[in-house]
Amino acid sequence: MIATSSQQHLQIEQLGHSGDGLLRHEGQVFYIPGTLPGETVHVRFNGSQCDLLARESDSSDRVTPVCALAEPCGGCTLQHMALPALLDWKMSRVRNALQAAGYDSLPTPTSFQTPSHSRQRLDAALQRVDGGVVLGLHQRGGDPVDMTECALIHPRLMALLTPLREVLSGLGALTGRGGIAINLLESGPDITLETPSPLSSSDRRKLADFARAHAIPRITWRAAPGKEMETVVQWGPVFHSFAGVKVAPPPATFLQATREAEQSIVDAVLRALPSLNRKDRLVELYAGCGTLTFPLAQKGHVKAYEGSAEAIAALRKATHGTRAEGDVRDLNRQPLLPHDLKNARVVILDPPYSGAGKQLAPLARSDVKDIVYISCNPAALTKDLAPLHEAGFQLIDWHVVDQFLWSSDVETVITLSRDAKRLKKIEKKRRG
Ligand SMILES: C[S@@+](CC[C@H](N)C(=O)[O-])C[C@H]1O[C@@H](n2cnc3c(N)ncnc32)[C@H](O)[C@@H]1O
Repeated sequence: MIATSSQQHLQIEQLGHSGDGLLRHEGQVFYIPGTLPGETVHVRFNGSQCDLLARESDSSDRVTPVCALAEPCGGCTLQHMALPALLDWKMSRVRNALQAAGYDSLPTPTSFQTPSHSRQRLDAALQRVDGGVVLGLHQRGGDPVDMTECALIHPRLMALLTPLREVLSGLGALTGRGGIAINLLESGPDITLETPSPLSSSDRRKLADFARAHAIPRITWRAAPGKEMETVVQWGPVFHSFAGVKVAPPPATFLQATREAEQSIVDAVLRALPSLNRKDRLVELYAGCGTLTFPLAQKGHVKAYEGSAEAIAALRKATHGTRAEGDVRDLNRQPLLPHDLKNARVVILDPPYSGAGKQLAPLARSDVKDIVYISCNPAALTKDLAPLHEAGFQLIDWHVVDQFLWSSDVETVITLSRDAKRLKKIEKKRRG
């Protein structure tokens, strides 16, 4: 324990995993939000706490945040960092994760950073307050901050926020805290609303009028995430295309954060495939409603597995005339076993934040030679790739996608192979 109320002038060594500046003092590690590596800070230690009194120097990577809400709003923790430096840091996070899994010598990665004002998914909190409704993201450990401006979300979503607050403040069902998820689909914004009380018939009428007035084809209600969905209004078709295939996504379904990043991920996944014959079988795990499935189906026969019955129903409905099929399967409870993967030419997996869990061991034990792994969490990446490294998979390529701009999150597409012929060819090409 550090002496009560001691004050020090110290240097930030690096960024921690969540993007806060890290400093060490008397053998302990402390995190100081809003600071960057190399900056000198004047801090006060109070037991296990370390408070920033002043920043005494600025890193050359420091920039003025583009949004006035950058500090209070919990959406962007790194707007004070220049975008090229932010991308470099994210790449170093992935590099460390790969090295921790055993991949010491790595090829040079490729990367993509999404533009601002492009987020196609918004998950926000609602809070009834005197005279209206706050709609925004939670500040760290606190109340939601009203999203009166935002440099992340798509202008079509931004334009909706003021009229949304107006209609929401007239809803009797929004008595305290609630939530809202908006997916910007090709057919228009798709809204899922959560309120503490069920909607009255007057609430429904107001939402129906709002939907028509703002070209919103569907509004859905649920009591809380994971609870049953109820369509409040649907006056037009709901659709979104993946590789030209029209899918009708279920409410609040998973979408990649931005359309531009989605394309970069798709391109990297297609580049990562080994050479295929038309008859080759591709097994896709954690398929959602088909973001990767339909582009992959242009390369081979895709068998897509996904835990959400609603997502797979949407995917299946759209498969007509494509080489894709879908199955509902909880891959943690009932992972695909080595014999299920016998004829898979390549496995493509895009697991949730926690990683591939129980699916990993049977995949490593199978005869599969080529894997494309899409990760949104460097810690899970290390955990999942370590057994694949041990099972003889070499890392051919990695592509880093910064689709959650100004946050610490990072997406990666990893190409792995233990196909001796393919590896030999790649080695030959590299040597020139
Ligand atoms: C990162 S998303 C990827 C979805 C899709 N590949 C895409 O790009 O849109 C992860 C997906 O895994 C699914 N999922 C989560 N846990 C699962 C499990 N135990 N078994 C099968 N699917 C699961 C989620 O429903 C979600 O669709």
